[in-house]
Amino acid sequence: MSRTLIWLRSDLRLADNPLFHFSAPPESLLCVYVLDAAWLTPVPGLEAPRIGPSRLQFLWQSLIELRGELLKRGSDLLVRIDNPVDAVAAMATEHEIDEVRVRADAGWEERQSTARLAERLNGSVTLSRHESGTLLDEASLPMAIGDLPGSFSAFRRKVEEAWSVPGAVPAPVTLPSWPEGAPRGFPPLHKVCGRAASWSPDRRGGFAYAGGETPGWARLDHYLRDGGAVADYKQTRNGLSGSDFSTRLSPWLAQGCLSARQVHDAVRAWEARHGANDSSYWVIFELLWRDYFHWAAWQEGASLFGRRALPTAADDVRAWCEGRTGVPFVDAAMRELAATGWLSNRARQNAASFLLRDIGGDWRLGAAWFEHCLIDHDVASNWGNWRYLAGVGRNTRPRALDVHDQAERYDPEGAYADLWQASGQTHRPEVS
Ligand SMILES: Cc1cc2nc3c(=O)[nH]c(=O)nc-3n(C[C@H](O)[C@H](O)[C@H](O)COP(=O)(O)OP(=O)(O)OC[C@H]3O[C@@H](n4cnc5c(N)ncnc54)[C@H](O)[C@@H]3O)c2cc1C
Repeated sequence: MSRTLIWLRSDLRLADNPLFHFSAPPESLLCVYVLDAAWLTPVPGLEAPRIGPSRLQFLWQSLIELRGELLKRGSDLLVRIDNPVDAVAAMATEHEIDEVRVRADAGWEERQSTARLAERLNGSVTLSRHESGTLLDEASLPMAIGDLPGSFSAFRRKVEEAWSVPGAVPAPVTLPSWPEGAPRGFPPLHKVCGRAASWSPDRRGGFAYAGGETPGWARLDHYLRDGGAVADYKQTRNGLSGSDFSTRLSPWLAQGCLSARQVHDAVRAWEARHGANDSSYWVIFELLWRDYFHWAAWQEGASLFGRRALPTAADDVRAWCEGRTGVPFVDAAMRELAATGWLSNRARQNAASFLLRDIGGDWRLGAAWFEHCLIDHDVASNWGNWRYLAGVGRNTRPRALDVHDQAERYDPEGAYADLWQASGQTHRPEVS
């Protein structure tokens, strides 16, 4: 009897997920997600766990929704909190698995885990890695990963010259049955983390995320409906507050509830109905940034995280984390981040720039704090954007912005800074 185990990571969807597509289906299928127990313990230097309450709640919602979809198709889901390699290796042995399927993740730690699992399985079980989630896969990249251009523009030009993004694949209608006697289900969130179970975003953020494929599709449909917010994306995307100035798809893309190809197909379908414009092109352009950081993470390996252990956050870095720098535009961003788990791209760039340029803080502390807070944390996008702004690694030109100029340009009336004032005082952006 053939038995397959699917080890899910940041690919929590059934549609356009090659892990669920079989040329010859196995007789039974075990679908497993293992939350790394280490993510729940405080990171030395920062004293905050890698996964904060907003993302943990979104993750649990995504897993609950995925389990429902698996059950409808005759399968199920098992969620554990453990060391992922130990847990998957033990389940493979216990349930006499022939094949383990896993996504070919770009993150160095995920790649190391996959390699450690291969050692543990020791050839007795087939371990297959499947690419998914990005627009392009390695075979359709117009260059070898080792030759990835140092600049995004050069990458984009080459990709656009040889444009070939495959279409998304529909979800399977039915799946092989659950192995007899295998455990199923998962612990309730309040037993894992009380703060995550009771988390609710500050209403000033103007948006509430819910994990899972269905809410992800609802958001995409909303953004593309009729004329749709997408029609003006290029003009609005530098916004700071509100629900529709950008797609807000990042959490679903980061957990893999949606794939970039699904978004690409939907935008192309919108263009076929309404006509392509600069804005619809720009959404695809941003997805290409995501792909670029994904491939850069492949190339950078362990150096994505820098070379040394994190230093301890000094008082000025802690003040930055807590939105107490005294610069209203920056403090607003840091408070919004902590209170909602999400931040516009413009606010992320400014918050990061202040740490780098004004405080002279270590970029890795900033990236680690974002990793803790962000509902949409994606290892390649977060650590890659931080490296890019700090000018380390492949791009040696620091790109940190002058936040005082930025506040004048993007928050001239101080409305954003006012919105996130803890005390309700009114502040105008500071001019240096
Ligand atoms: C310091 C810093 C850290 C960041 N950390 C993350 C992260 O952990 N996860 C994450 O998804 N994005 C990250 N970004 C990129 C970007 O800020 C967010 O993707 C974006 O703000 C999410 O909002 P949206 O979905 O409305 O994006 P939109 O503007 O609507 O863009 C559509 C999609 O394109 C992708 N995208 C857009 N800009 C970027 C970019 N600069 N880099 C990579 N992908 C991009 C995202 O998947 C996004 O959902 C970071 C940016 C900075 C400056």
